[in-house]
Amino acid sequence: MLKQGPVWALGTMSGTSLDGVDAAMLRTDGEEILEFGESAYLERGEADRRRIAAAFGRWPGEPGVEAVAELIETEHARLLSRFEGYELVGFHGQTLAHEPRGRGTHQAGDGQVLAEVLGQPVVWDFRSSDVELGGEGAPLAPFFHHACARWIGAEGPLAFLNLGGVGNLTWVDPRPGSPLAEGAILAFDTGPANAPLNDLVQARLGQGYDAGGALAATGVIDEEIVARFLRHPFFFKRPPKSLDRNDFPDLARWLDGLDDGDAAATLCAVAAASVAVGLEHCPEAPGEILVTGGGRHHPVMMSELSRRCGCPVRPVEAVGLDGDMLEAQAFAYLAVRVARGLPTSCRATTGVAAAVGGGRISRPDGVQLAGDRPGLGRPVTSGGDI
Ligand SMILES: Nc1ncnc2c1ncn2[C@@H]1O[C@H](COP(=O)(O)OP(=O)(O)OP(=O)(O)O)[C@@H](O)[C@H]1O
Ligand SMILES: CC(=O)N[C@H]1[C@@H]2OC[C@@H](O2)[C@@H](O)[C@@H]1O[C@H](C)C(=O)O
Repeated sequence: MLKQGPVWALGTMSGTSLDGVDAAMLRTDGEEILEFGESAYLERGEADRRRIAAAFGRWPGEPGVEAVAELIETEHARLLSRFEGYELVGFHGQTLAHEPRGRGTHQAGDGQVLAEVLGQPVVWDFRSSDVELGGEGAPLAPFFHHACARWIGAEGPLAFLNLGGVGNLTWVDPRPGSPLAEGAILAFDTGPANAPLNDLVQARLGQGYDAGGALAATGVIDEEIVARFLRHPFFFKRPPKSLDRNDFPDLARWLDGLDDGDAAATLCAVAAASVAVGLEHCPEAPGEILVTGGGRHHPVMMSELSRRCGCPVRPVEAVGLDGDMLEAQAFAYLAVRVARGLPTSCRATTGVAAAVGGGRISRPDGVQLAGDRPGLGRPVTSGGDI
């Protein structure tokens, strides 16, 4: 059993932009944030990024997937071995495919393997049960964002915007008497963020991303393309809604006629405009948007957000949070919630029919099946029984 009261949990995230793995410690009782702890980052080499990217869209059992899962487990084992003093791990894994209305959701990496390597219980596969119950399976950080809003002492509604490969926004109302449920929280993926920009600079310049916004800063936005993009049915859909990394395959083609700078600037505007139209879904205008994820380092994306959103836009560092680690911290928080049997999503965050706690829990003493990888396919314990 996980002991009562606050515990230190270690959360991880390996995001869609494939740059590397984040890990961060958090002390929480599953409700409040008590303390932020150490964090670390493992940068991924180019060859490994390509191996993972080649498996995007694939499902367990399909070619290359097993090798990617092993790579993810190895990276996480290396990174997490540097930490001590935690009692539980929240392991997100690497999303390879996400079709909540179709085949489900697939995060590569087996939590049982990590539990055995680290000698601590591991909560993982956070998204599947939400999808099985009719939810989008994403985003899952919103309950943590609500806790962050309480932690910073926010007095009115505000939004957290994560600009990773894909953008996702959480609107929260942390005022006392505003319970963590519909009316106090709304979350949805906003649209593409860094992923198409990374793909563009990779294809045209052979670089991983537009560092410091240097390329986009030289360009002029093609507003016609932005307006055309916003006619995509996704933007007319009311939340909840989630996206896969490559859900807008036509966008890259539309940029063919633009020079490199103009194409990059246009993609920043596309990301920002997607957020601005998304704000229309919020129950009340947020007092400000706090930005997390790598996109907050991109000056053009940030200035386009400020220009289009009609409220202050600041990186989360402005309120004392760590934008590089917020997602890893979120999975530490969610792991404790899963272990305590608390929900990790609700109708207003993923559209799931009822508040549910996703996630499987693997213990270090888990039964091992015969086979070349331990833990595969074995039964795992669920909520509260560690
Ligand atoms: N200094 C910078 N200048 C410009 N862009 C940057 C900078 N640092 C990071 N980025 C962008 O942020 C991306 C990484 O963002 P982040 O780590 O939030 O993504 P992720 O967690 O992998 O994605 P997701 O949240 O979608 O799973 C990089 O690929 C790059 O596009
Ligand atoms: C399926 C999946 O892995 N989705 C990620 C991805 O990256 C950003 C966005 O798309 C968000 O929906 C989610 O991650 C964050 C951490 C979440 O679940 O809140």
